[in-house]
Amino acid sequence: MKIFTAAQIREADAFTIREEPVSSTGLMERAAGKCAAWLEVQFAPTTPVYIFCGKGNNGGDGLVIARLLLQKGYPVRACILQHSAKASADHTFHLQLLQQQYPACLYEIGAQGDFPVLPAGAVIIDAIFGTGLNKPVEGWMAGIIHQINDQRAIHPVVAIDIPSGLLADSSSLHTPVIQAHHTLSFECYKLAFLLPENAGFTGHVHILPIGLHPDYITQTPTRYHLTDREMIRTIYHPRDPFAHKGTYGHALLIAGSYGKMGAAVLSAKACLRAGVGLLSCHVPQCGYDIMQISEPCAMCVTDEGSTHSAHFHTLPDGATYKTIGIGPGLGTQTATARSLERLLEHYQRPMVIDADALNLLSVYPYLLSRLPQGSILTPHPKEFERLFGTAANDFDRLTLLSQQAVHLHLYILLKGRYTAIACPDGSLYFNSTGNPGMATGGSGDVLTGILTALLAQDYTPKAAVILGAWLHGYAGDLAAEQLSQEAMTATDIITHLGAAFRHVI
Ligand SMILES: NC(=O)C1=CN([C@@H]2O[C@H](COP(=O)(O)OP(=O)(O)OC[C@H]3O[C@@H](n4cnc5c(N)ncnc54)[C@H](O)[C@@H]3O)[C@@H](O)[C@H]2O)[C@@H](O)CC1
Ligand SMILES: [K+]
Repeated sequence: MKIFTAAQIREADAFTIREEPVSSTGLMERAAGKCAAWLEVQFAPTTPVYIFCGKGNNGGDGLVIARLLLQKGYPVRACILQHSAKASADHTFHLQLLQQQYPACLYEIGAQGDFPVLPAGAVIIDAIFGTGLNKPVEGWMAGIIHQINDQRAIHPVVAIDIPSGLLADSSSLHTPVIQAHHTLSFECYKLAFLLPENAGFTGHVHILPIGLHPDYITQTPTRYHLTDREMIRTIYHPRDPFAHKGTYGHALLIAGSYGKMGAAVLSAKACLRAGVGLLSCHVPQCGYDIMQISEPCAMCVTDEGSTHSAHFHTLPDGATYKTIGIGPGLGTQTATARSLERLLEHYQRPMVIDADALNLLSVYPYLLSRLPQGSILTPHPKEFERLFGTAANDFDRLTLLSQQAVHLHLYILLKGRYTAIACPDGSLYFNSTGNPGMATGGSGDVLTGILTALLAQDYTPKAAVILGAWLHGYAGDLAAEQLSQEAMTATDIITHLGAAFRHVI
């Protein structure tokens, strides 16, 4: 699914109005109609509904919702915030309709003291500002936002299109924003919904299709995308009926150290469950028995080091190993770093770099530019910060992420609720699967195994990283469904990988 900027959404509205054709008031009626239908399912007709409307088109949506709910018998109050002398044309049109049909529902707010006393059980609809917000909200309007937020413990708050105060394409940190329980947004996600700093504002996001013109949606290029099953199905390719184990690549996993062999085992198991042809694991001597006993499907190569690997540079070449996954439980010994440096002198194929291998790169940053082009880095936010520095907010971090991916010709997967995958071509994909149950030890090691397996099977790095992140999250969702987010472990993600694949096929 494409993620459009606020300016593109305005263009999509205008394109639809022109090409469908439909009047702008008609399109507003359609959008608001979807919201009213959603509200009718959620709230009984006896529920008092307080709709706070600004003077732009977001407020216009609110006025239409008011009329539609009044027609269904809901007790509705439409509170119009007089933040500007002028109202938009569509707002004015729908205000006149409401005035003609239900004049008693209208209430004007021109100062903070005008905030109404809400009856028990009332629901608050936020239709103050939408994508037309052009600066942080200030003065008495900010006060109204704070008053609504003060009510959220007792009254459900539903935001129309975007919580008021939230900017769609740039940071709203430290500015007044509505904290909604639900956001009913039109047609597609907005970038702001996908970033952790806004987690407290949107609540549950519901995307309501309003019939924006499909030509605009398909023909307009966007930088940001949200992955969905449809996209994943175009990436996945089924196995060849004449395949043998050589067809799907021989991968090498360099992982594990004394006390951290579990990371290597989890990665190996995930790699095998994700379809690799052959897997060799390079482990220190202390890990030999552990790996051989835990995972009989993997071959094992032991390092000269007893507790840490430091001699893996001598082994791998591109002819033997289709790809390398390196990092889970590896440790950050100087000798390990030296071995990584020497490995990078001759290994040229895209690799997967995670965990301690990332930590080594942050200590020896000159190694970053020596990574094979197209390699995949999988940092969590702290690892990312150690590698590339801090950012003032999540939007700046996203810019930094993308700049580094382009500059270094790498795929950088920044883990989070919506894992962000930055590509060397400048595009950025947010992963849509996964849940907080996956915030548990070993979950990242599983991802490394999956990505390594997909690279070994000749998926391009871009396909591997998008598909791998999606499968990992979806397997996690299935595990949580069966076991709960609390009880699931990284092992359960591996167990559910098979079902995740079956969902794609
Ligand atoms: N254009 C269309 O055809 C459609 C638009 N829709 C709605 O229209 C919204 C966008 O409408 P608009 O572009 O009119 O914008 P908004 O309704 O978001 O707000 C614009 C108004 O707010 C004022 N304003 C902006 N920032 C302010 C600030 N910080 N403090 C005080 N006042 C401020 C502007 O001067 C203007 O009066 C969408 O979010 C969506 O809800 C939907 O009805 C779907 C169809
Ligand atoms: K809003």
